[in-house]
Amino acid sequence: MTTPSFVIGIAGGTGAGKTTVARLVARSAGDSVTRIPLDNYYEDLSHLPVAEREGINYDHPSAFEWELVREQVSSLLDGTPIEMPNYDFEIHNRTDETTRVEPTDVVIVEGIFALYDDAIRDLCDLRVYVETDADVRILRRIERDVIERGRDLEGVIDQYLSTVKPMHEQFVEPTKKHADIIVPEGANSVAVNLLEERIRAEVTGTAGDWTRESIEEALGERVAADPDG
Ligand SMILES: Nc1ncnc2c1ncn2[C@@H]1O[C@H](COP(=O)(O)OP(=O)(O)O)[C@@H](O)[C@H]1O
Ligand SMILES: O=c1ccn([C@@H]2O[C@H](COP(=O)(O)O)[C@@H](O)[C@H]2O)c(=O)[nH]1
Repeated sequence: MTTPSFVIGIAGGTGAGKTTVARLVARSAGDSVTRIPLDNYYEDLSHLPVAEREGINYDHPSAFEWELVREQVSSLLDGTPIEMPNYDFEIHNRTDETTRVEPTDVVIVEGIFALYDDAIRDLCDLRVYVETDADVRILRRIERDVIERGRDLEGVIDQYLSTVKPMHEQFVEPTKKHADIIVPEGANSVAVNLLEERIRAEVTGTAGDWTRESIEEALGERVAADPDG
């Protein structure tokens, strides 16, 4: 394993296709990639009854335990395994189990706020924002929440209008400006192939960042010096 790992942050609104993109790009690299879903890092709400947990705003940044996210992603980058929390959407809480995650060459941090926190964003080498129209996202979410997350149609619509939509506009969408790459629609084969290619280059050690020298070599001409460098 190479240390430090190559970290990819994949953000975007609910239903945009973040998990799908992360799973597709991770699939091709097998054991070299670890996926860290930020959903696992919602604050532990065991002290609240289920009825109260249903009323929480899960689309505000304060719903997440950021200290733990920072600590665990940093541990992986230091080469130390972590015990990642598991989350159960049906009961709006963490489960009692954790998953042991070993450090790998590539770490994918994925979630609505993957590009929100300054410290996590700084740890990312590649920042991706998955952008899908709001009407498509809500249709996908209705289907998923009803089939997989034990919700009813009325509840999904109420939650969407009261918190999901306004929080998306206030906190999630503005993080798009931090992205290196914007992926339209979610499972977009061109974008997924490019990300796979980049991961392969990282894992095989053939990736490289542009330097002034390599730009000059590629263009065959002198380029201006970086005022910061
Ligand atoms: N390009 C696409 N076309 C159609 N459906 C898609 C596409 N990308 C993702 N999906 C579907 O959209 C739904 C939500 O995707 P998911 O990855 O869970 O979103 P997110 O993690 O952003 O909430 C899933 O059912 C997934 O299969
Ligand atoms: O207990 C919970 C925790 C989260 N949510 C909703 O999940 C989405 C984020 O997950 P995606 O996979 O990106 O859609 C977020 O919009 C929360 O509203 C929940 O309903 N209950």
